[in-house]
Amino acid sequence: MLSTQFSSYRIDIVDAELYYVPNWLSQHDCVSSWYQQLADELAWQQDEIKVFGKLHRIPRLQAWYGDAEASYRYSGQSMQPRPWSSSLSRLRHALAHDQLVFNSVLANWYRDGHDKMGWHSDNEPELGRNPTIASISVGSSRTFQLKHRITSKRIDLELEDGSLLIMAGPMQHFWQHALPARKRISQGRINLTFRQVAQL
Ligand SMILES: O=C(O)CCC(=O)C(=O)O
Ligand SMILES: [Fe+2]
Repeated sequence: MLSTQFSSYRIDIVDAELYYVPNWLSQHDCVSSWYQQLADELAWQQDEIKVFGKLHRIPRLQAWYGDAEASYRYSGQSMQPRPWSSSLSRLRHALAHDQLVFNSVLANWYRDGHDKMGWHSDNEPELGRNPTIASISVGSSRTFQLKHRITSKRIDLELEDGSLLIMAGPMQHFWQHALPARKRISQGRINLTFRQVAQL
C-alpha cells in the first residue's frame, strides 16, 4: 500500500493522495548523469496542438514510451508508445521495486525556463478512475502548481532534481496542475510521468 510505504512523505491536502520523495533517485542510482542520459537517449519531438483551429508547437519536447498495448490519447493527440529505452526500463524497474507498477511513461523536456505546461488533469479514460501516476524529475528544479477545481485553492511545490512525486487517489478528479514558465532559469529539466494505461 502506498499509504504505509510512503506515509512519511505524504503531503497533506484534501481530495488527493500526494507524496513527495526528495532524492528518490539517489536511493537507486547516482542522479547526476540522468539528465544528460535521458536528453541523449530519448526520441524527443516537438508536437503541435490545435487551439481554436490554429496549430501551435507545444512549448517543450516530448516522448512517449511503453508496452505495445499502451496507446493513449493526450491533449487530443493519439500517441503510440516507443519500446522501452534502457534508461526508462531501469527506472521502471526501480519503481516496481517500490511496488509502483506501470506500462508506459510520458517524458517532457523543458529545455529552459521558457518551456512550460498549462493547467490540466491527467484524467483521460485510459488511466482509469483514480490513477496512480509517478513523476520523476531531473535537472533544474521547477515549480509544480496545483489548483482545486471547486475551491480554487492553490498549492505550489518545488520539484527538485532526483525527486519522485506520486499522485494518487481522487487527485486528478479534484485538482488541476501546471508547470509555469520561469524565465530566469537557463538550465533544463526532464520530467517522466509513469502511467498505467488500460486498453479501452
Ligand atoms: O513536468 C511536470 O512536472 C508535470 C508533467 C505533467 O503534468 C504531465 O506530464 O502530465
Ligand atoms: Fe500532468
